[in-house]
Amino acid sequence: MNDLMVQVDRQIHRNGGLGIDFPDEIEARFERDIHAERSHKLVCMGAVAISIYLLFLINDWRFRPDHMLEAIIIRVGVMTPIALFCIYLLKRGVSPVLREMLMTALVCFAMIFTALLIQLSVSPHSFLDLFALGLIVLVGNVLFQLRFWYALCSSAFHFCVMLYLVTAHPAPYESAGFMALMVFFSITLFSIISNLRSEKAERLSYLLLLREQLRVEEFTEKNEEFRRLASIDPLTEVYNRRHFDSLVSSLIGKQVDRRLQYGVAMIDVDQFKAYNDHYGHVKGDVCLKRIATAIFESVHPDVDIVARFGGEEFVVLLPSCSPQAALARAEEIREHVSGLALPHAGNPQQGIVTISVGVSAAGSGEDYDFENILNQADEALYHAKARGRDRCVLSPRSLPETPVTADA
Ligand SMILES: Nc1nc2c(ncn2[C@@H]2O[C@H](COP(=O)(O)OP(=O)(O)OP(=O)(O)O)[C@@H](O)[C@H]2O)c(=O)[nH]1
Repeated sequence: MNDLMVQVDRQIHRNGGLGIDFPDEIEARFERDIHAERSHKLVCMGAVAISIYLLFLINDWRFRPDHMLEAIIIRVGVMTPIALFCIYLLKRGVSPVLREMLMTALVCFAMIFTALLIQLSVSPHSFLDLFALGLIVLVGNVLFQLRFWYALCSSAFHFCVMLYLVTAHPAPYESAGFMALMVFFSITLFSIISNLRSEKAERLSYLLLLREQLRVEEFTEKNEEFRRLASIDPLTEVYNRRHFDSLVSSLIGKQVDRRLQYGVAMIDVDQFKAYNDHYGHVKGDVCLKRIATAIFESVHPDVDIVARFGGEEFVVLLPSCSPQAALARAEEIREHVSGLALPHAGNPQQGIVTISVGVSAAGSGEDYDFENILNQADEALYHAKARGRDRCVLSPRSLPETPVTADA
């Protein structure tokens, strides 16, 4: 289990605290993952809130006819542009902190300007609007779902404004101010509790989702590793024969240009039994590893396919290779292995480890049969051995006219 997974698990099972603070790494990931969607939601909710705020012009007309012009100026001329500017910034993209600050500022402005309207009015009905101020708190805490600390701070601010209005504005009935304050306080408290619960729920569901994602990632990585291990030969770390067969069949199956030719080089280490007998199996393994590396270094790894065919035999598939080009490439491989100059006391002729290579090539067009090409390469390998080893031989059936040999 990686570090992040441990942290996520710990966070899911932790008790105590408000449950809305994540360790830095998870918080950064959380914000990165939810930011776009949250900004979009805030844009939509901001549009809804400002529409309702404008709708309250009807209320102003009914309850505060004495200051209708000011109401229009404040609602249409001041608050609407502020809200639209916030929405514009959110749409353009701002940091998570600025996103929350903008929306918090928006509800605080709404509170200030509404309080100003109530203050300006001398209409006796205007006092009733104090009962409606709780709506602004609901917008911030419930509709916008401001992050808890922002919601708490803006609620405290709203409460102070309310307190001021109740004391500064003459109540038309005895104790009406106290009642307005009680209602406002209850709305604030309930909405802040609801705000906290929904942020907790949002964060918990994010953690559960993240845990699933991390598990899937881990599983996919392991799966990839198993697939890789199943496709390579553990000793030489080139592909094993089974994977070579499946690569060849998918490659040839996908072949678009039927005129392309494939070269095949069958490689066999010379006198390897004698090597094992002389140096032992462990050194024999090391030698095979060095040879496999040398072969791999001699090919173009992005197109050619190298595999251990079995025992001390390797095969290289050389796509887009004419017979002559395949022979030349095989010769490069052979020279690279000889160039290692690995001592081989059981090979008295050369005194070093050498390889013999059988080469064949054919187009994938008419009567194409890969098995056939392999057999031709195998036959050519047999000829290379028969002619004294440490050489490359091109199958005579790849070039019908003459068998070609690249001797050491
Ligand atoms: N150390 C080691 N030896 C292996 C491995 N696989 C096959 N061999 C040995 O490779 C040798 C192959 O010997 P032969 O098939 O007789 O061929 P050779 O001695 O190389 O002779 P030529 O091919 O005719 O040059 C055998 O002794 C096998 O035991 C392996 O994974 N590790």
